[in-house]
Amino acid sequence: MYESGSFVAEHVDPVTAEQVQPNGVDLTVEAVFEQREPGRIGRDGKEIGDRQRRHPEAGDGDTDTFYLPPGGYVLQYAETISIPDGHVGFVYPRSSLMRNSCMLNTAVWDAGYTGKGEGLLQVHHDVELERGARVAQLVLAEGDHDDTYDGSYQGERVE
Ligand SMILES: O=c1ccn([C@H]2C[C@H](O)[C@@H](COP(=O)(O)OP(=O)(O)OP(=O)(O)O)O2)c(=O)[nH]1
Repeated sequence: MYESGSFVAEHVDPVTAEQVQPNGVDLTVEAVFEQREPGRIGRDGKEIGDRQRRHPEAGDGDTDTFYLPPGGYVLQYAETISIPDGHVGFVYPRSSLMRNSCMLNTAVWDAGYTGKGEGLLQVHHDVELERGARVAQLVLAEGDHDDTYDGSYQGERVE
C-alpha cells in the first residue's frame, strides 16, 4: 500500500503545505551539476566522476533561475528525506516537468536512508528551473526489507 501525502510529509524536512500532495510530497531543486569526468561502476565498488556546479543564469539579472539547454544534469533536492522502517521510497518527476519535455530518472530509496538525495534530470528541450521550485514527488510504499540502509550515501548533505 502507498501512504498518504500527509504521512510522507512527516519524513521530509523542511516541508510546506504547498508541497503536500494527495499521494506524496513534492521535492524542490537546490542545485544543478554537470558531470565532467567519467565515473566507474566496478565489481567491487564505484566512483562518482567530478561534476561542475551550474550557476543560475537567466541572462536578465535573475540569479535564481537555471537556464538548461538539452542534456543530462545531476539535480540535488533541497529536502532531507528519511525513509521509515517498513517502507520503500520512489521519486517521480512532477508532471509539469515531463510536460515540458524533461524527465527525472531515479533509483530506489531504501528503508533507513536519511539524506538529501539526487536525481538525473534529462532535458529534451531548453527549460528554466527556478531554485526552490517543485520538480519531483516522493511517494512511500509499505514494504518488507532485510536490514536497513547502511551505504555510502547515508546522511549525505545533512548538516
Ligand atoms: O533517485 C534516487 C534514489 C535513491 N537515492 C538515495 C536513497 C538510497 O537509499 C541511496 C542509495 O541508493 P543505492 O542503494 O541505489 O546506492 P548504491 O549505488 O547501491 O550505493 P551504496 O551501496 O553505497 O548505497 O541513494 C537518491 O538520492 N536518488
